Order: sequence, then C-alpha cells, then structure tokens
Amino acid sequence: MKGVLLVNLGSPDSPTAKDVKPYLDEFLMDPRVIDVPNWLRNIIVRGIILQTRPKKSAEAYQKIWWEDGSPLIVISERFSEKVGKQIEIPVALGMRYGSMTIKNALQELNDKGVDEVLLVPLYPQYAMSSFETVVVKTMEEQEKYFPNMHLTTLPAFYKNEEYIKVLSESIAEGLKGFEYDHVLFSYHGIPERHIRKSDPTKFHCKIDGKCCTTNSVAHNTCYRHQCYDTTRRVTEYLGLDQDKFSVSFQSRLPNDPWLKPFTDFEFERLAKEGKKRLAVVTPAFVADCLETLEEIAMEGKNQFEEAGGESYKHIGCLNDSDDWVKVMAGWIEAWQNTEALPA
Ligand SMILES: C=CC1=C(C)c2cc3[nH]c(cc4nc(cc5[nH]c(cc1n2)c(C)c5CCC(=O)O)C(CCC(=O)O)=C4C)c(C)c3C=C
Ligand SMILES: [Fe+2]
Ligand SMILES: [Fe+2]
Repeated sequence: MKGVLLVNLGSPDSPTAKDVKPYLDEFLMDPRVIDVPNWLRNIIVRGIILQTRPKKSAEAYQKIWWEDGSPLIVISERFSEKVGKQIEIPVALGMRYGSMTIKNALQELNDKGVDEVLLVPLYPQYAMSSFETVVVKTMEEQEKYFPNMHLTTLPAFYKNEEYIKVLSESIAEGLKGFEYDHVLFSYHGIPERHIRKSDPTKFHCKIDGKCCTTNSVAHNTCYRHQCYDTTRRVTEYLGLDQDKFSVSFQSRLPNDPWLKPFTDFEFERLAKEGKKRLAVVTPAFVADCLETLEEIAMEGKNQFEEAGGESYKHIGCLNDSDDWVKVMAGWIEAWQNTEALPA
C-alpha cells in the first residue's frame, strides 16, 4: 500500500535555552550542515556555538512562538492534515531534527500497512544541508527499521510550473495594495563550499556570476542556481521589471564565505539607493518559521527602517493555503496512480 511522508526541518520543543540547546546540537552536528571533520565540528559546535547561541536563539523563538507551539511545526501539521483530507492514501509528518522524528513518522505509516512511501522533503530548492540530509536520514531509518518499505523521493520542485504559479499568485496577493519600489527575494544562505561540494562535475560551479546561468547538469544540485531560477520564473510570471527586484541570502554563521549578497546588507543598500518601499519574499521556505517571522518580518523591518526605508512588508510563505495544498495533493495523486513525479 502507498503512503506519503512529508518532512521539514523541525524546531525545539519550547522557546527555552534548555530545549533549544539539544535541538541545535542535533542540527549543527549534522555533517551535511557543518561539513568539517568530526573532531573540528565538535569544537565548533559544542565548544563555541552552543556556549552562547541557545540563549540568543531562545529569545528569538520567544518572539514568534504561538500558543500551539512553533509556527514551523504548527503550519506543517495544518498543511499535512489538509493534504491528508484531499487524498486517499495515508500521510505522515516528520522533522529532520527534534522530537517529531522521521522514524516515528515511518512507524505511523508502517502501522497503517504502508510499504511504498513517497518522501516529500518540504524544500523547493536542493541543498545538502536541507533536501539531501532529509533523504539520507530517511533512507537510513528505512533500511534500519523498515527494510520491507520502498522509498521514492519527490525531487526539489523549484521549477515546477504549478509551484511557480501558486507561489507567484500568493506573492501577487501579498503585493496587492502595497505601493512598493522593490521586491527582495531573500533565500536562506549556505556556505559557498556547499555549492562546490554538491557539483557532480567538480568544475562547473565557480560562484562567479556566470555559472548559474550557463546550462549544466550541476544545476540539478546547485542551490544558488535554483534560487536564481525560482526568482526568474516568478518574476516572469508576475511581469516584474529587472530593476524592481533582486536576490539575497540571509542567516549565516561567522568564519566561512557564505552566498552573497547578504540580506541585511541589501536592506541598507536598497534604502540608501532610494528604494524606500520594500516587499520581501522568502521562497526557500514553504512554511513561516524563525527565519521569516523573526529575522525578516521583525529584524529586517528594523534594519530597513534604520537605514532610511519608509515602508516594509514581509509576504508570508505558502503555509497551508488551499491552493498550495491542492498542488501537493495533485502531485501525490499523480504518483499514486501512475508513479509520475512532478517535473
Ligand atoms: C551551518 C549552518 C546552517 C546551514 C547550512 C543552514 C541551511 C539551511 N537551513 C534551512 C532552513 C531553516 N533553518 C532554520 C534555522 C536555523 N538554521 C541554522 C543554521 C544553518 N542552516 C541555525 C543555527 C538555525 C536555528 C536558529 C538560530 O539559531 O538562528 C529554520 C527555522 C527553524 C524553526 O524552528 O523555525 C529553517 C526553516 C534551509 C532551507 C537551509 C539550506 C538551504
Ligand atoms: Fe538554517
Ligand atoms: Fe551554479
């Protein structure tokens, strides 16, 4: 019997340093997130980052926490429930990190008699620190605990026409009634090294401004290409002029070159260039979370206004909108009936 496993990143159990610390430990000790030798990762994560970050992160989580829990988890649960109502086969939700484990979600499917699973990493773009780690972890759990299960992975859907349509239309809705000078497409950042590591050709991705627009098989796993391509497709759909939008990358850790331009620097640059009315969209995430609600909607607004900006709007993610639920349910039904995966 067929079933579906939706997987997102995960959140701490509560917005306290006590719960944030083990969550960040699991997250940052993942070798696909901080990709250095084990001994060095131990020093960086446990000896340095975890000494101070849990308190700071907990304070940020407190600002965005909902009565029902972490926005990322609550939204993912609502999405999963709505998708479940539109399809005939069982759906389970798991998180890569934290207490809503992938193993428990697979167990839930197994208990319902599922032995053919469609794995859906809830990331539009491929990155080894997001999409790939979900796939690897799910395969490990399946092989270890559910050897009779068969897994199929839904590919990163950044260029799928239905996804682009639903994303573009939700952005258009968010822009309605908001007089804007500029739309900033802010994606989660990653270290530049991750781009080179994910390049199967080992020579294409030079992050030189040209490689991401030069055709290559490397783009199947190039996060930077996929972010720019998502933006190109959405802005074409919306008919936005070239000088009305730009791309940036948010959330970075120190001591490594990360993808540029940085979102916080862009707030300053745009305000100083006279783009006083700014809309920000965050298409690396399908559900609003700490990175969108605190870093962009709250901190970003302050940064932009301090730099001279006048009006600012963060347009939320697709979340559990009915149109997005319909798109996901359609992909699942196509796989259920014909094994076809979205292109
Ligand atoms: C080396 C560090 C990190 C990489 C690489 C990274 C990639 C990456 N992350 C997401 C999505 C999310 N990240 C979130 C939070 C978050 N990310 C990092 C670090 C890296 N992410 C940290 C330390 C944190 C925790 C918060 C903090 O201390 O600042 C979240 C939010 C989770 C939530 O509970 O709301 C998401 C979502 C992607 C898509 C990605 C690669 C493309
Ligand atoms: Fe992250
Ligand atoms: Fe590239």
